[in-house]
Amino acid sequence: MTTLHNLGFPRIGARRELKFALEAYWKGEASPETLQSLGAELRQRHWAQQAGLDLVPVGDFSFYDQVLDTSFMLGNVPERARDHGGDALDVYFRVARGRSAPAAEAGCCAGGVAAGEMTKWFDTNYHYIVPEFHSGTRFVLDASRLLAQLAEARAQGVAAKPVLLGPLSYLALGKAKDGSDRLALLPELLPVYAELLRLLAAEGVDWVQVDEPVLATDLEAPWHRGFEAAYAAFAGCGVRLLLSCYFGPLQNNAELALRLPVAGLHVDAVAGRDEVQALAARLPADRVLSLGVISGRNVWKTDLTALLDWLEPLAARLGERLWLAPSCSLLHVPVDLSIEDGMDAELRSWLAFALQKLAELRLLGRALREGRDAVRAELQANRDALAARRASPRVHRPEVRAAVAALDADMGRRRSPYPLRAARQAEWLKLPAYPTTTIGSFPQTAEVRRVRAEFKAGRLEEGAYRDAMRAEIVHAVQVQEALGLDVLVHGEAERNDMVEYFGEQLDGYAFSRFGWVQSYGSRCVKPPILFGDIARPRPMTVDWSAYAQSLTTRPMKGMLTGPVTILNWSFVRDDQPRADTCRQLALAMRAEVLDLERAGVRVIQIDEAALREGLPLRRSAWQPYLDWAVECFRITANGVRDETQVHTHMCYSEFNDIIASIAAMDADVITIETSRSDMELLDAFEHFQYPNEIGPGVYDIHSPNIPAREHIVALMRKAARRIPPQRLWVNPDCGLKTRQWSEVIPALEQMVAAAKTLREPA
Ligand SMILES: Nc1nc2c(c(=O)[nH]1)N[C@@H](CNc1ccc(C(=O)N[C@@H](CCC(=O)N[C@@H](CCC(=O)N[C@@H](CCC(=O)O)C(=O)O)C(=O)O)C(=O)O)cc1)CN2
Ligand code: MET
Ligand SMILES: [Zn+2]
Repeated sequence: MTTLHNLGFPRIGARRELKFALEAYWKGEASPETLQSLGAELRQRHWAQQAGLDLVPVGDFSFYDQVLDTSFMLGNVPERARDHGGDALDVYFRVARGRSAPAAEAGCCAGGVAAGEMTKWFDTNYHYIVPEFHSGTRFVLDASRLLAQLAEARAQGVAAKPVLLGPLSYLALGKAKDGSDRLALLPELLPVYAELLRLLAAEGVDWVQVDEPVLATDLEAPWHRGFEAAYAAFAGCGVRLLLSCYFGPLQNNAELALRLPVAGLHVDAVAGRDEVQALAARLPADRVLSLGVISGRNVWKTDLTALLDWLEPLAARLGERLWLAPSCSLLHVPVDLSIEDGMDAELRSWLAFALQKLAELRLLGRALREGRDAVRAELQANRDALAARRASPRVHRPEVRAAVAALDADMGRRRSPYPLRAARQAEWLKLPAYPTTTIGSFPQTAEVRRVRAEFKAGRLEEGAYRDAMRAEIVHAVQVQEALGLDVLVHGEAERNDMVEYFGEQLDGYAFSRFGWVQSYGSRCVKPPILFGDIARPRPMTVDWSAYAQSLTTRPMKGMLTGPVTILNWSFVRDDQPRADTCRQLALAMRAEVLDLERAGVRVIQIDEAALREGLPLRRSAWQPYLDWAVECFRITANGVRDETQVHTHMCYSEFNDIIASIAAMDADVITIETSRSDMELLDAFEHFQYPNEIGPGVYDIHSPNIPAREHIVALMRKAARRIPPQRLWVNPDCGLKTRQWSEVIPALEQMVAAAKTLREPA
């Protein structure tokens, strides 16, 4: 009989209960007990919602991040966070979020505790706290959290399967701050993992899920040897290990995975469908093969009949050794479709969120155990929904397909090369050396969000909403003029999110009310759902930007999100290649760019925050992706006149490997995140002799600390040794929407003062 299980469940709560509890706790409005009991309540509810599965994950719940939890479990807590008193929860959040210095010490780190670095989890929009290592790192087991949750689950009668992040992925995801080799720590780490596994065995645990998603990435030989050593060391620990890989196929790591002495192997049978037959054929006879057949990365209903056609022979071959699960943890999809009251019934019938995906899994299980007839009606309903989706006129627009087919390379080319454009732009922009600007958003205050919530609930008229947002724009312009910034932004107050905002206005998109997905800590996104051919019925940003420009004689940047970022941060259709979907988005955004230009907005920023982030996990897939991604950006941006200045922004800044593609975008100005790396990230631009203008971020917007003018000056002088100063801009690392005005104003004062210093003759 096929075993059904789940790899992980979203913890934020269907109504974002965890988000609100965390934020109340951080503000001092809720006690630690209140937070803990909400955590217990969510775990209990989520386990109940997974009833009917043969094994249910335990240990996947986290108050902030599962990688950070692993660091605490292994006793790998940064020195700087330890000796400040407070209870365990305080120490935990201190590493997660940092602690700001008292005001008197602002500008340096004394008294404050820097937050752990955050980076994206593989190719998702989830961010984890990077484990910190140095050559002397030692590990000490603290399994208390996991054991407590295990006891909780058992008290509830849950068939618990503890979930761990495996030792190789843990090391690979971390950083050695002293430049030492983190893999050299494996001998230190293994005894601690072995001790943990023995402890779980003593608790009577049978199966343990050990996640090793790095198996979906390119691994050098030493890492392969590390895997061999680790899993050999675990062989006698008394529990059965399910080695779990997801987010992609195993490819050249398949041999390794098949060789390791574990009891079972979970693979991503959505992204890695093609290799499953070969794996099944070569799987040692005593191993379980868990197939992740329901996508944990999108929101579409699974084609259950087609899946059964494929699974039945595998089930006949593998018998009890076949397990079924979602492809990866359900952390990356929203919780419950059934609470979506605003969505039209047709569209809803095409979708499945976490709970609905688990229902699909149970259905597959029944079909395999009892035969398809036992679930005939359900399978028919599933086929009907999919057929309706395929045939729906809402999905197909011939004129959009024709426009994409008619794309030609000229559409992606500026009229003149950069030096000529730069001269034309300088003529009217009349900017000083080291021009200052910001990345786009200003604080999304509770008041701004409240007003939008009122408007969306229908309690506020459109006119009143527009006036309130215009008042925010007036405020943003006044603040920027008073600060003396050179190129202004309107502040993005009217946007709930840089991607969802566009999704709401484009045809071919649907959006949910409660479809929240955790991005980091308590911060969530509600990715819009791209289901059909994309068209732009009307301008989306022109009124706001034109209004903002009318308030000032200084240049105002129009602010758009680029097609690649819109694609990467949406749930997108699975019935055509991503590149084709991206080209449709590019055409829609190009029309917006040209409308902005016609409305007199002559500096236009097109954010591509997720272009670098969206790189495929395997290097061999990079170039094809970069080729169409750059093509799409160029289609969007490059139809403008020479005089119009195009900016782009990217927050992830390791550009060494992809600098040629970045240059090929041909934006006049690119702003990037560099402050935390001390400008070292500019090396790529220097060595490549990047030809256009660059704004290297001069302060970290994730920290509440106010940067000191001298520090900014020093950073920019460093930058000027790498990039000709006449091509440098001065700006923060990223947008300021998560900060408060009381932090933004003094920080920008320092930045503008620094630019003035830089302009003085040396
Ligand atoms: N899509 C996306 N991905 C990204 C980023 C990004 O900006 N967008 N930035 C990077 C870091 N990730 C981030 C992700 C989320 C947030 C963030 O600030 N999220 C907000 C929600 C933003 C939002 O959609 N707000 C809506 C809805 C706000 C809301 O919760 N409203 C309440 C009611 C209003 C109230 O009284 O507060 C409700 O609906 O219940 C709005 O402003 O309209 C949050 O979790 O708090 C920031 C960074 C990488 N990935
Ligand atoms: N223009 C956007 C902002 O300032 C860019 C953000 S990149 C995540 O918020
Ligand atoms: Zn950014």
